[in-house]
Amino acid sequence: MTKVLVSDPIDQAGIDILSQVAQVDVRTGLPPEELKAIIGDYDALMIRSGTTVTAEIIEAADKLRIIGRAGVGVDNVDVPAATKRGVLVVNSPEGNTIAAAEQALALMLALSRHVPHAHASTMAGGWDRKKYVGNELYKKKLGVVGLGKIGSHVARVAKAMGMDVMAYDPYVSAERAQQMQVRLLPLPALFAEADFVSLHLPRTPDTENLVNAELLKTMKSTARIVNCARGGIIDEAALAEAVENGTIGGAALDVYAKEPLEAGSPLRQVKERLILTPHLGASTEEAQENVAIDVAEQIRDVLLGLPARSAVNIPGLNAEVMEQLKPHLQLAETLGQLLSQLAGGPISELEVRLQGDFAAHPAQPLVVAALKGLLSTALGDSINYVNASLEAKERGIHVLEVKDDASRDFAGGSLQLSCRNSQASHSVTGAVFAEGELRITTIDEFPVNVAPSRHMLFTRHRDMPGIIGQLGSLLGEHNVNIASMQVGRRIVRGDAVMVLSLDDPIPPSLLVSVHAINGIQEAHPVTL
Ligand SMILES: NC(=O)C1=CN([C@@H]2O[C@H](COP(=O)(O)OP(=O)(O)OC[C@H]3O[C@@H](n4cnc5c(N)ncnc54)[C@H](O)[C@@H]3O)[C@@H](O)[C@H]2O)C=CC1
Ligand SMILES: O=C(O)CCC(=O)C(=O)O
Repeated sequence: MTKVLVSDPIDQAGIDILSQVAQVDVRTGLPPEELKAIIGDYDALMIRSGTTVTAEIIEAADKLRIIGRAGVGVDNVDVPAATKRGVLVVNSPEGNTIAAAEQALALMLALSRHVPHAHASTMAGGWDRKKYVGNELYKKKLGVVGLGKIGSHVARVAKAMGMDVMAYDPYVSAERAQQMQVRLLPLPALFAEADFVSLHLPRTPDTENLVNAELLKTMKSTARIVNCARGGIIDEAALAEAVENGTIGGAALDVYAKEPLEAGSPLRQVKERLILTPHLGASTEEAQENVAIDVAEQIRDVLLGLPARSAVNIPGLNAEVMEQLKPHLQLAETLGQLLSQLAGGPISELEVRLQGDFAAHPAQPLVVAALKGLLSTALGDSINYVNASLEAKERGIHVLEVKDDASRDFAGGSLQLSCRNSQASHSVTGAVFAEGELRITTIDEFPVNVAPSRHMLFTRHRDMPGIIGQLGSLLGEHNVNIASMQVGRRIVRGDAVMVLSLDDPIPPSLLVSVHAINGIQEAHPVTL
């Protein structure tokens, strides 16, 4: 029975989808040691930001195929450890965009009009209209840091409210900023000019403590800063001090370096001009339904053997690409399997050559598929699209990808894999014919035309009378049935290859006899 563990509160719509294909256990608030103890029973894990999936938990997850993060940030998942173990990580990149953007806008408005403090004062019996005079957003300068999905929505709404919007995002082009009518500025200039700064970038080693005491000092004393992105991007102690001392006008935070926010955090000591919310950016009914459906559908699909649309650890291999390239990926994988069995040992270099019309396809998914096939001979089922590149790197396989669109061998082009190791080099070429049929078209540069089959035998031999007959008789004597046979040669009575498709595998003892046939130089049984 396929089993899914849901370890954070998830909208019922997601649970209903998962229940179509699996037994779903909802167990929220599990301590890490308990999660580690039970994770071995599960094929899939669905989380929000409450569960931290460490390398230790992934190590204990013997059956786990997929981790689904119902949200954007996957910083609570050890993605490299999941990749190494071949566990797919998926998220919902867009399901909570609007919710998070609206939270940032709500906090900007609440800050500039002192909403929480005025409310608390009124509830406590006060009527203080003078103390809580605020500011308008209209005509103020907003600096958006991170002009991605959420930052762009904040920018759009802010413009509609009459704000002058600037942005800092080193990965956004001038054309895109121009389209959005946003001025791109360097970070120091943005902080110096802004009346409001709103952060919408990921937490990475580069962005940790990006907003530190030094940068805060460059802000106007009336400026306010909002962080609905990730904790750790702002130095919390420095921010508490800057708000307390009046270095800046105020701050609002939804996210913290350590969550839940520690009882002793200096932020909890600041009494005025600071608003804290407990990571509520994605907490709208709409967003929770969106992300739950988005991620549950992906988990369901992966458990049914279908591709996921938002995989975090196999970039470039989304569902659309997988579907379009299905036979081409299958060809790359088959050629990889074939090549590793021809090489018969460790490979130090793999060249993936996309020829003719094949060169129009994206190379990266085909390289991953070729590596999966290549490594599956040694690693079996533990190798998949998620960990193939990493495993190849760890084994020191140097991968070269070449696009040669001038080559015109077949209508749809062809794919050639070549490998080298200390002893020899081999190459195989294949093509996808009409109706998605796969063909092996060359072996070590010898032309053939063979449909791949489960059991095959490849030989290198001298092209001389009697050799084919002897091999046929030998296999017949051992009750190995030949389904088809192909011979490829470049010159008469020179070197040649033979490809036999067999109904049965070749026993090792028979292979010794095949090698003993006069004229046979190499014989490689292949199982696909
Ligand atoms: N508070 C909450 O509940 C939520 C928080 N988030 C967080 O919001 C953040 C933004 O999410 P999205 O807009 O969906 O992501 P996104 O990937 O669409 O946008 C992120 C942007 O940050 C930019 N960026 C990366 N490094 C940068 C740097 N050093 N300086 C400036 N910009 C940089 C990228 O180029 C990109 O344009 C993420 O950290 C996400 O985890 C997302 C949803 C809810
Ligand atoms: O699941 C949540 O509520 C947190 C959402 C979030 O931070 C994200 O999607 O990155």
